[in-house]
Amino acid sequence: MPRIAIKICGLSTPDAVGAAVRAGASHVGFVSFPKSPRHVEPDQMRALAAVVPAHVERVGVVVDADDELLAGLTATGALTALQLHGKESPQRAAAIRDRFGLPVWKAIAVKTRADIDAANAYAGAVDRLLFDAKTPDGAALPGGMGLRFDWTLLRGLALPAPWGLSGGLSADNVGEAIRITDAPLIDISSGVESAPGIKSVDKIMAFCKAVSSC
Ligand SMILES: O=C(O)c1ccccc1NCC(=O)[C@H](O)[C@H](O)COP(=O)(O)O
Repeated sequence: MPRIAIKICGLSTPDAVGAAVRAGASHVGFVSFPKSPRHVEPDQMRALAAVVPAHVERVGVVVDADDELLAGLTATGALTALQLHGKESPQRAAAIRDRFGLPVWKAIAVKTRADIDAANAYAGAVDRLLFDAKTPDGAALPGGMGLRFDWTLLRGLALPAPWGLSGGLSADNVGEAIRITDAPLIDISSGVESAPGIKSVDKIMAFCKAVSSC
C-alpha cells in the first residue's frame, strides 16, 4: 500500500477508470449530480464501479441526495463508500451510514480556519473528512472546480477523523500540498482533465507519479 492514498474523482468512462487503476489510484470516484459535466446515471455508476478491481475503493459522490437516490446507487453493492458533497448535517451523514451500511465521507468546504474547525462536528458521524475548496456563492458546482484553499490552514492540525485533501491540485502543485499538509489521501478531478469532464490518461499518470514520489 503506497504511503499516500490517491482518489481520482469524476470518472465517467471505462478508459478513464482503467487509466486510474493502472496509474495506481487507491480510490476512484463517480459523481451523481446532474449539473456536473462528470455526472453519471445510477446504472452507469454501478457498471463502472463493478469493473474496478477489488483492491481499489469505489466512491459514489452525491450532493444532498435523498434516500431514493442513495438506494439506487448502492443497490448492487458495487460502491465501497459514499462521499457527501453538499450541506449534509452530521446527523444526516450518520443516518446515511446506518441506513446504507457504507463508510461515509463528508466534504468540508474550506476558505477559513473556522471552516476546518466546523469539521469537528462530524467526529464519530463519518469515516473520512475531505477538505475541499469552498466554491463561490452561486457557483454551478460544489466541487470539481479546480479551486484551491490555503493549505497552511491544515498544517500540524490534529483532525477528528481520517481525512483527505482536495481542490485545485495538479501534478505540478501536489508535492507542495503534501509537504505543507502531510495529507494521507489526495483527491483530484479537474486537474487530470483535458476539458471539463474529459479525463486525460497522461495527466492521470503524471499526477499519480508525482504523488508516489513524495
Ligand atoms: O467533480 C464534480 O463535478 C463534482 C460535482 C458535484 C460535487 C462534487 C464534485 N466533485 C467532488 C470531488 O471529489 C472533486 O474531486 C473535488 O471537488 C476536487 O475537484 P478539483 O478541484 O477539480 O480537483
